[in-house]
Amino acid sequence: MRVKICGITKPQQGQAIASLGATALGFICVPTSPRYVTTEKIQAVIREIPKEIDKIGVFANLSQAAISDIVSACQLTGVQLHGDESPAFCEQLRHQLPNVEIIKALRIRNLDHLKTATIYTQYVDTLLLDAYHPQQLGGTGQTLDWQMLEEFRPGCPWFLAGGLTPDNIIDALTQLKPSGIDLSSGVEHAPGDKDLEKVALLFTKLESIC
Ligand SMILES: O=C(O)c1ccccc1N[C@@H]1O[C@H](COP(=O)(O)O)[C@@H](O)[C@H]1O
Repeated sequence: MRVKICGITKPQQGQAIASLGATALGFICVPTSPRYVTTEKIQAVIREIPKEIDKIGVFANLSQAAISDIVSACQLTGVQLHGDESPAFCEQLRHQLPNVEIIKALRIRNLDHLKTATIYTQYVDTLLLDAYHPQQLGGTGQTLDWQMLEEFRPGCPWFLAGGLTPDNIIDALTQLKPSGIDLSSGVEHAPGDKDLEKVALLFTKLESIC
């Protein structure tokens, strides 16, 4: 299973988290976020991590040209679209960035909203389900209603996100079988400052259920 740790801002923490077992690191390219990182900071982290780790930029309602510039400057392997990007936007971006994983994040409000996820499956590589928050785009620490996701079979790989922690990860994965998990605030001291003990505990818990 893929394990993405998001909101990396420090090269040493990125390196340590990759060594602990993360398969992907996420970089918040949303200027209003407390976890926002500049292109230069992303480059500094990427210099310290192995090639095989997926490097995902998180964007919200940014233009395709601006996303492409950051992808190419940082050599990102994937983009996570966390705003209100339409299926058409995802399709166009996929054509523009054919070798880059396109992940569409959906902040799920209810079961009806969850059904709209399937509209995206033909235009993206991967879906990511996060909890809805009226004021914040992400990194809220709020969990989804996992029961609502029990029948979720989108026809493409998907990440479970939203309020995952070392304490609730076993419950989540007992109930659901996503292709990957994505954690941010559940493994940090403060926004953008990851807690390596919590990350290590996460991987110990994951080993116990594999
Ligand atoms: O983390 C942020 O600050 C952020 C800002 C804007 C868009 C997305 C953001 N983070 C994403 O939110 C989810 C869930 O985070 P959490 O585990 O609940 O803290 C995750 O996919 C992050 O990539």
